[in-house]
Amino acid sequence: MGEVDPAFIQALEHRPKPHSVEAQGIPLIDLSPANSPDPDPGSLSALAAEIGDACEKWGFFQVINHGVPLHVREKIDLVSRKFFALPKEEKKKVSRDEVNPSGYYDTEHTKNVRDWKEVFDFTVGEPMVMPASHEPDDRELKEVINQWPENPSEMREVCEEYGAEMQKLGHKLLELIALSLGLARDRFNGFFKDQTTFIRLNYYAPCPIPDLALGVGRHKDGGALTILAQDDVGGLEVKRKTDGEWILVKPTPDAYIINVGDIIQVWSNDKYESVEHRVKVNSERERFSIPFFLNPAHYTMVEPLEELVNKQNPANYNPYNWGKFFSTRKRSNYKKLDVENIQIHHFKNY
Ligand SMILES: O=C(O)CCC(=O)C(=O)O
Ligand SMILES: [Fe+2]
Repeated sequence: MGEVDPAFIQALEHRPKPHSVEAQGIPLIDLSPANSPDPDPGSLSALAAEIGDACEKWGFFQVINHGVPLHVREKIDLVSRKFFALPKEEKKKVSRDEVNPSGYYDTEHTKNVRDWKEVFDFTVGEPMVMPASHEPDDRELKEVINQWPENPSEMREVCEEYGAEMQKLGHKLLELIALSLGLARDRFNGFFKDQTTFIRLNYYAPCPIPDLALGVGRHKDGGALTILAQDDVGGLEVKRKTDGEWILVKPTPDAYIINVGDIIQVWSNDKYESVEHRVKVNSERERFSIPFFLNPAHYTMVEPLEELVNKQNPANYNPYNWGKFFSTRKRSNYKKLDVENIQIHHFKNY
């Protein structure tokens, strides 16, 4: 098996099972009614209800007929394969660091255990503005500029084109989620004017110890909403709400996997929950995935929406600043901190 850094080894209770349970029931939703420029209100509200049901029961669903051209996805998939095939020294020329969170990185930790993966991060709105540090009293901001490698030379153009498509799909989904919560269709739009959205190219190399390590350890996505493209290898597992069983999300050609992030959980006052997920690796095949993390402006104070709370159903959370939450999460990627990473339950008011 050779020498493997012990930092990759998961605690006994978090190790993957060799045979995952295949997803029965993660809803597959046809988005066609939302694609027309003048959608029929009846079919739109039926679609919103279907999405609301998936958000409540699973926190995860897949979409087809989403309107993202296949060639845009194929191009970014190819560019990602080309980039990660480069020698490490080449990739490290665009390394991410504590000052610039955009670029290449190969030592991410989730819950203090190292992930078996390499990543390349880029922001969608540029420059992205976020706090300069996680320190609560430090008001300084920084502008994040993307780093693009010389090779593949088309990487910037291809990634930006994909980002624009994700942006359209993300806002379509936010509108449907707003409708499903009985809110105005554009209720969430204002939060994303100066968004901190970013895209990650994930590369999971074949792993000699797939039963001891994970591509990404169990976690919840901290932002509003995630749109994930996965290839045909499979490995993403979702913790089923009904019984806590880890369920494999079966790859579906040209579908995107959508999951509710922590912010929607708070906005909806726990009606929709951000669900834990993780990534298994295998010893034979490399795997690629591309999550788009739709995040609001750094100055957003995240709290349950006033329309969704009342005397009978009071707010479950105290407001928190998204920028500081985001910076704290980013920081823990670099240091193996001995304390638990920041979580929304730290802001629960009971
Ligand atoms: O690779 C995947 O399937 C999921 C990755 C993921 O959950 C993440 O990057 O947050
Ligand atoms: Fe995730």
